[in-house]
Amino acid sequence: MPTKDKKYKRILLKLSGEELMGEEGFGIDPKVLDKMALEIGQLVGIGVQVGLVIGGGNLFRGAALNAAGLDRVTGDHMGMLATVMNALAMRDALERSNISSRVMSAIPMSGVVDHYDRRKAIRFLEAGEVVIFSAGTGNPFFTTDSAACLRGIEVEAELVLKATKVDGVYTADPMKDPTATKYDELTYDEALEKKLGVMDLTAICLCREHDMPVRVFRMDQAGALVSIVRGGNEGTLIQETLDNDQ
Ligand SMILES: Nc1ncnc2c1ncn2[C@@H]1O[C@H](COP(=O)(O)OP(=O)(O)O)[C@@H](O)[C@H]1O
Ligand SMILES: O=c1ccn([C@@H]2O[C@H](COP(=O)(O)OP(=O)(O)O)[C@@H](O)[C@H]2O)c(=O)[nH]1
Repeated sequence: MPTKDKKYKRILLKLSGEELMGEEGFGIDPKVLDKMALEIGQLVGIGVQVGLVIGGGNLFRGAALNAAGLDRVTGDHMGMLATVMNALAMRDALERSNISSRVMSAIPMSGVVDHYDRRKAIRFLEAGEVVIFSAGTGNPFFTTDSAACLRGIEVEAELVLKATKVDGVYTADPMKDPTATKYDELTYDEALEKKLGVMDLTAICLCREHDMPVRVFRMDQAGALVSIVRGGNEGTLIQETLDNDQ
């Protein structure tokens, strides 16, 4: 497999559940899945090992269910199960594109998907299979952003890529504040101090602790993923020190 043409050999890509909805208000749009499978396939094609975490926000979120009257832990369990459904749909799309993939779940689900096992996950990645880590961390009160950072650190990915609706981290939520400006790069401390809402703070703390860089970018720009693994600077990079400080 070619290795010279890329900066990263192993990445952890986090897709928000809402991305899978496409134009719909709920559920999964197979056209979006196929598009994502194509982008992921391009990475695999240049020899990048890809771990994937998909959110569940297109189906259920614990906090929203709680606000509607359900018990919070029950709601979080439903949210985690939603991520397994999204993972199954993504595996299906990857397989239709002839990309080998595995789904692992933090919650044992014998006969449906493999139980998460770090050593096995690394072996699958090394064999060029896309590994989809589902059911978040397996614990309530966490998010799939934290799950993505956790799995990224565990499997020794070199970068966590957070694909989202906005094209990076801004001084304020750009959906609400039109005067917000985008950062090209940011330290973990700045993201935490300024409480920049694009990623949950638990996830950023974890990355700071383990020096795991995170790049936030917009997925619907064709070719963005390949560009990033080749060293492109799409979106915003969050890391320990700013490159221009060094
Ligand atoms: N400082 C910020 N910079 C960029 N986006 C922000 C910021 N604060 C809040 N956001 C919001 O965070 C959202 C991205 O979060 P994401 O995790 O993808 O969505 P979700 O919360 O649906 O999972 C963006 O749609 C954006 O509106
Ligand atoms: O480790 C985890 C990960 C997720 N969740 C639940 O699963 C839902 C879906 O995940 P998330 O909101 O992160 O999805 P996204 O916003 O990325 O689509 C969350 O709201 C939580 O209720 C959880 O309880 N523990």
